[in-house]
Amino acid sequence: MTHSATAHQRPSIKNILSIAGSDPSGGAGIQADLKSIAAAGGYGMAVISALTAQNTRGVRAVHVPPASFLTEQLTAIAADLHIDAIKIGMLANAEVITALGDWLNTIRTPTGLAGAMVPTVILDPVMIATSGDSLLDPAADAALRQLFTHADVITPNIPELGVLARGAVAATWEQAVGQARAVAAEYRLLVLAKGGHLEGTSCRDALIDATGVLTEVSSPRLDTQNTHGTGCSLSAALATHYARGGHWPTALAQTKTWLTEAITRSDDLRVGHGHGPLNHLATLWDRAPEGAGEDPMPHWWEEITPILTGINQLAFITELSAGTLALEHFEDYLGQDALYLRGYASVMSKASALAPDEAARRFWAASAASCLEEELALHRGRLGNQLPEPSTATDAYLNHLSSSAHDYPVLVAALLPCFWIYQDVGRRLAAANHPEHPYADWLSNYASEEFDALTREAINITRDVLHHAEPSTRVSMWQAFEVSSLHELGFFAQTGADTEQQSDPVLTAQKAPAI
Ligand SMILES: Nc1ncnc2c1ncn2[C@@H]1O[C@H](COP(=O)(O)OP(=O)(O)OP(=O)(O)O)[C@@H](O)[C@H]1O
Ligand SMILES: Cc1ncc(COP(=O)(O)O)c(N)n1
Repeated sequence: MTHSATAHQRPSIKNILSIAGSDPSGGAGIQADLKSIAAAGGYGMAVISALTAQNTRGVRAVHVPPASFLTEQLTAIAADLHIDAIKIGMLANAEVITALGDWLNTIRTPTGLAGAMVPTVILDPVMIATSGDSLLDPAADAALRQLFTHADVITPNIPELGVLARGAVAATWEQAVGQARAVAAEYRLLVLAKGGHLEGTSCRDALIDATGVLTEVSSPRLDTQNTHGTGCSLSAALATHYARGGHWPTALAQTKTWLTEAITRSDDLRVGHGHGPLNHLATLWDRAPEGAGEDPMPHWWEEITPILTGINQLAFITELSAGTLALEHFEDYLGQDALYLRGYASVMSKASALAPDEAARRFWAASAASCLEEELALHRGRLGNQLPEPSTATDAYLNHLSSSAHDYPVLVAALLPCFWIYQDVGRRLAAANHPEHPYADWLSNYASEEFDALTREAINITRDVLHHAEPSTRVSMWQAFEVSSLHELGFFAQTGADTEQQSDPVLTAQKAPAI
């Protein structure tokens, strides 16, 4: 089956428009709506009616752009995008409400979008925030009621329902249902009565028309203060599920199950000190394959592929592999390698001193020691203690390592390529090894089980540090890793095997990966 054939068989993704206020803390308003729409499987669009300056503790200020700009946003959307459902949230004042009503008139009547399906409208009559701050001008009451003629469902909370029913705030679920019936009858729409503000061990919600309860859902009342934006999230998810399935009882049940989980999992988040937000995407994240997208190390490796290719194409490597490398070039390399390893061991000692935990301290100290003992022994055996002056390439690489030593995470990342790239190069060289190979002892050195284990540990340490690092540190770590990788290329490329030839090493990979 072709890819396009599969795509045709899937139901199309519904386009859900949220018309609401912005909550910069991300828990309510437009921000909550977009997350809820995404969690419910819809494509979210957002027209902003008002900007609030708020956090989880309360609303500090509200800025309402001119109502004509709301109309601009709405007409821009409608001129291009099909809208399957509309969720309406905070509207701030009567001008905004009137402008929205005028626009809804154009799309909800036959004179509007020719031939297009009329979008379902769910209206959350946002009046007062969880924090107690007013989000609607009290003088807008009449305009809001007028807007109900364009709505299929309204989702008032208990105090809002009381206002709409022109009665007292309901103290029991039965009173709430009674008020919802009256409002549903007056405006000829469905009312979702929500029990969040009542007392009791359960939280009931019901879709109600003039005749009574159409469908009811219930969840245990969760002991949490993370209820900022529950009303916004509920109405946006309900709009999406209804657009997808076209069946109110199912849409409400799906919404309630998700909402309850999102409230339960709100403790996973660390957002603010007041009424925290829901964890809108918790169930989605749960469904991701274990560790998916979490291990950046393969991505780091992928990003240095051009550098690795450059190394593998060097005459030094191909001739070393074939056993045709001139001894003078090999000894040039060994001399610089011996100098490098001394510096490398000393920087690993610094990493040991900086390491925040015992295991990492031991790893870097042991690596520094083995680097000095075993590898220098090999060099001394071949070089007879005759060390050359450091080359520009050796100096440059060691300077980079030393300058990375100010910060443990950056240093760890800078040290890694010498493990990882050597392991990779070593494996290739070892595969070409044979007893008569002129550099057999050298080739076998890097392709040992022990070196593999050290490399794995260096990668694990880097991953762990990266995981706990701030975003800016992650960027610095990647840069240090990439620069060290380039120095590896420069280091391998410095012998006469390459410098006496025409081609420059390929220094290409400069693109930072997403980390
Ligand atoms: N403590 C809770 N435990 C479980 N569900 C809750 C809790 N509080 C609210 N809910 C649910 O959250 C949804 C929103 O209900 P609520 O009555 O609080 O509306 P709201 O006041 O408009 O919301 P908001 O907190 O955004 O102002 C309903 O489904 C309600 O049952
Ligand atoms: C922009 C905006 N819209 C709606 C709400 C209501 O949500 P809550 O009652 O949970 O504070 C809000 N606080 N901010």
